[in-house]
Formats: sequence, C-alpha cells, structure tokens
Amino acid sequence: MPRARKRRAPEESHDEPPPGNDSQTVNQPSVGEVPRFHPSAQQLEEFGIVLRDFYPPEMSNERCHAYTNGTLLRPIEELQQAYEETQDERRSVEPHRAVVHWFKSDLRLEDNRALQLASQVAQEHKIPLICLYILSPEDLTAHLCSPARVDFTLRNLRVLKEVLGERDIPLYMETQDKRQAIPGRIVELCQQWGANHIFANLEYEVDELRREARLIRRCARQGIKFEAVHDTCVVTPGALASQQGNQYAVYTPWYRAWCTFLRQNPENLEVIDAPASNPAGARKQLAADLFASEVPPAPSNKTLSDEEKKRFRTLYPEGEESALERLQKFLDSAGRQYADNRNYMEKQATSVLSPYLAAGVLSARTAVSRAQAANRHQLTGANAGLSTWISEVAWRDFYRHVLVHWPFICMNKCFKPEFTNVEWEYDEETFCAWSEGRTGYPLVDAAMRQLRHCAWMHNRPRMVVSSFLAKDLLIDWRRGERFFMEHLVDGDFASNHGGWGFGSSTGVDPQPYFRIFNPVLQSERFDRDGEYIRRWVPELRDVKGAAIHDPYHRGAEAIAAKQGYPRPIVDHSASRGRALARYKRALQ
Ligand SMILES: Cc1cc2nc3c(=O)[nH]c(=O)nc-3n(C[C@H](O)[C@H](O)[C@H](O)COP(=O)(O)OP(=O)(O)OC[C@H]3O[C@@H](n4cnc5c(N)ncnc54)[C@H](O)[C@@H]3O)c2cc1C
Repeated sequence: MPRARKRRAPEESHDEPPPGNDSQTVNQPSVGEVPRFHPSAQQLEEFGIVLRDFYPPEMSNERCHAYTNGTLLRPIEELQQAYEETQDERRSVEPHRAVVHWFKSDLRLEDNRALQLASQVAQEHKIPLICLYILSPEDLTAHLCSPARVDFTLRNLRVLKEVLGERDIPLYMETQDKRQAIPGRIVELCQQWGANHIFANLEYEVDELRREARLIRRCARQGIKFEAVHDTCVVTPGALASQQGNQYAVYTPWYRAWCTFLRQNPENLEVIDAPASNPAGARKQLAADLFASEVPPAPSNKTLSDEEKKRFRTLYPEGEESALERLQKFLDSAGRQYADNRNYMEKQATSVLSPYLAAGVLSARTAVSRAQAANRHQLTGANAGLSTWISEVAWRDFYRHVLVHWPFICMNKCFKPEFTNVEWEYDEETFCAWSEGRTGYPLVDAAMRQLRHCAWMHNRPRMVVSSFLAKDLLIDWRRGERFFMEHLVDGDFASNHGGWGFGSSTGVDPQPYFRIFNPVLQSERFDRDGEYIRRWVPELRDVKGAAIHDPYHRGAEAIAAKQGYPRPIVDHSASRGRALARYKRALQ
C-alpha cells in the first residue's frame, strides 16, 4: 500500500450527507484554491445522476486534477494514514474472547484472505471465530444496487450460514437502516462478543475506503484492532507502476506488467484455505442467538416478484460450489474456444461468472489460478481461448487499479474530466426508449431487453448500447451507467464505470472519441443470422435474412410496422456527425 504523504483530505466527503440541498451552492467558488463544483452540476442532479440525498453536487474538473496531481489525498491514502496514526494503539491489542470476520462482497469460504487471517488468530488463541454481515438499505440505494444483485447476495448468505454452521462458525446478520451507523454498530458488536480483533477484505470504492479509515480509528480508540486487507484483485492496486513510476492508464502495457508481476511473484496465485472449524465447545460458549441469526429480508425498494426470484435462481444458482462448478465446466469446454467465439452473442461462449465474481462468491485469484492450470500452467500462450479469458479477468483488476488511483471516477466524474464539458442531451423520453429497448435498432433493443429479463447482458452488446446512448443519442452516459447498476446482477462499480468510459470514450481507453460503433454493422458481424435479435425482439421473429439487422431499410418494413416495432429514433450517420461536433466543441 502506498505511504500517505501529508496532504489535504478533501473537504467534500462522498460518504457524508451533503451540506444542504441548496442549489445556490452549485457553481460557487470553493473554500481554498480548488473550485468545488462543476457548472453543469444542477443538470446532473435533476437528471438523476448525482444522488444529492447522499452526495455533494458534481465536482469541478479542477478538483479531479487535484486528485491526479496529488494535492488532494486519495481515499486509499486516507486509509493508510489511519493505519499509521493508530499503529501504537493497535500494536498493543491482544485477542480476547472471539475474533470477527466481517463479510461484504466476499461471500465465500474458499480463497478468502481476511477470513483465513481471522481464522488463524482464532485458532492460535483457541477462541471462536464469529462471522458478521450487515445489510444497509441506504448503502444499497446510494450504490444503485439492483434487486437481482440484492437477491443473489441474500441467497448466498443463506448458503454461507449453512456451510459456516457445519464448521461451528456462526454468521450473525442484521440490517442497519442508516449506513453512518455501521462503524458504531460494529464496535458495539465486538464489545458485546468480547472480540478485540476484526478482519475484512477491502473494497476500493470511495465510500467504503473512507468508512474503513474511520473504523480503524474508532476501533483503535476502543482497544479493537481492525484489519482491512487486499484480496479482491489478483494483483494488489498500487503494485504495478510504469517505468516512470506512474500508475498505468492504458490496459495493454498494464497487462504486460500484470503478467510479469505474476510470473515473478507466483505466490499471488496461491489459493488460500477455507477457515478451520471452531473449537468443539463454540456452540455452547457463544450466545445461541448468534447461530439462530436469519438472513435479513430485501429492503422494500429492492424486492423481486416470485417469478423473477425463480428465474434468477435458475440462471445464477447461489453458492460457491455452483460457482466453482461453472468455472470448471467453462475451462473444460467453451473456454478453449473463447478467443474465437466470445463476441458472438448467441453462442453462449463466455463463462457468465460475473455475478459470482462481483459478489465475491468466486475469487478472481481462484479463477485465474485454475485457468492457468488448465492452460498448461501458463498465463499466456498454450491455449488461445484460456489465455484470452485470463486477460479478460485481468480487465477486472485493471479497472480497480484505475479506481484506486483516480478516485474521482467514483464521484460521478469521468477519467478524462474535460469530457464532462460535453453538452449532453437530458431528454427523458429518448432515455426511456433506449432503456426499454424501443430505439428501432434491433441489436440495441435486443440487448436492453436481455438486460431487463436476465439482469445480465453479453459484453459485446454492452459496448454497443453504451456507445449508442452516449454517441447516437448524446444522452449523458452517466445515466446509462446508473441504469446498468440498477439492473445488472453483476453490477460492479469499477467494471461498469470502465465499460461506460469505453462506450462513451471518456475513460482510460486510448482510442479517440471518433470511434463510434455502427449498431447495424455490429449486428451483422456478431449476430450474423439474427438469432440473438429474434430471441429478444419477438416483433421481428418472422423477418428473414439480413433485413433483421435494419428492417425499415431492408425491405421488412411491412412486418416490422405490423408488429409494432418502432422506426429508428435517430439516423446513425447524422447522429454520428452531431456527436463528433459536440465532443470536439467540449475539448475546445
Ligand atoms: C458498458 C459496460 C458495462 C459493464 N458493466 C459491468 C459490470 O457492472 N460488472 C462486471 O462484472 N462487468 C461489467 N462489464 C464487463 C463485461 O461486459 C462483463 O464482465 C462480462 O460481460 C460478464 O460476462 P462473463 O462473466 O460471461 O464474462 P467472461 O467473458 O467469461 O469473462 C470472465 C470475467 O472477466 C471479467 N471481465 C470480462 N470482461 C471484462 C471487462 N471488459 N471489464 C471488466 N471485467 C471483465 C468479468 O469478471 C467476467 O466475469 C461491463 C462492460 C461494459 C462495456
């Protein structure tokens, strides 16, 4: 972890309630030398992009640069500072009656670093391990967690409780309505259980890093040692630097460095053991209500219908056993042809492991380690399919490394802040047509309907629909980013932001903004026979041949119109010209 330098902690906390919902604060110059708010802040609030119940208005581009050039302290550095400030108190803490592991998005027993560390302390001191999960409806709302993702989490908690119980380890679960109350509640529970040690795996989003920094201090004041450790990435953020010592902003050289690092430090791919069972007497020693704890219900704004629950259970069965089985099956079969097939939507050629990786039911380390073993112990070379798949899992690491170094991307800003100056359209009707799959572009519509039905979408159309929203419709892409999070079962901040940065050309991708996907050509290339479209757009089921990709211009107008399929809402070449002009103007 980088050492924290003495710098200013930012005045605005992404975690604290905003200083008042006062639109007059927007556009005001800042206290100090860095302007606080961006001129379009009000618009972003009205279009539902910045959630002002939780966050301050959109920050100025100057503040983003202040994070980049190191004037403002990054959240990971605030965390490091908390560790340094409390090291004396922490050093003197001795284990007491129990050790706690706090589960967040690491819902598994196998290959879980913090859980194993907690287990080791418990075993060494012959005291029981207690596991904890806190559901925060406010966090789920602030972080735009989809009902499908909440349901998946709750289903996995049920399995976790069972498998932990087999090891006499209790999983205590509760709901905390106010997310600000979580650190205090954790301290309270540790005191109640006589636990002086608590472990958790780090999450790299801004709210979480700042919460953990506060928790380190709060615990230390109470004689409790809180350890938040790196686990979710195969290679820890900050471990890779360019020759100039900088964080990489481009994937290809970063990926080369990632492979080199793993070859030189193969222990990073060693899978970690599951926790040992609690001592035989743990069930008697611990309060009975710990073992009787029930999985909390989904908050009312995150519930699914019974039909949806059933559907998602079939599509994404819960539990790490299911995840490992899916992984192995993929590596043994489709994974070997992944390089050739992965872009074809109808081939089912990808692993669909993203829900498991996002919720931490499967660790990225296990995924890469097993793929490497299947690939004759190579990260690259040997089988092209498996090598390409490893490089895709690496994207997940890459976007987390980017998030840690440029934390403002987690605050409704893009990696290239100058692109927040693009004059976006804030048109609700057009946005609805896109989100409901009524744009008249069959591939876009099929993909959006797949998302609504499966809470998941294949990667290729994710790229197409994000580009379509940002470029063809010129709608502020951050609304699309939000919509994805609110609907995806695999919603993951870093990967989603990275994907939207790619689609809207506002992110780390080095390609210039004038790369604009043509949705019809993409459809012809990656859904050659139109099977994907026919599956998700029933209005076009009877359309034959190439007309499926663009029915109104290829002689299938009568069928499309009869079935009520909409005409294209924009003309691609005209909207392309409009996008190029707007992007160019923003940069000028
Ligand atoms: C606009 C947009 C939004 C996206 N939002 C998310 C998101 O919220 N959550 C998410 O997990 N992925 C997201 N992705 C990345 C990617 O589309 C999904 O990870 C992938 O489609 C999941 O399917 P799979 O598990 O079959 O992937 P596979 O092709 O089997 O890949 C294996 C794993 O590698 C990782 N991975 C693969 N491609 C990427 C990528 N481009 N970026 C980051 N990780 C990747 C995922 O964890 C995935 O499960 C997004 C991509 C775009 C373009």
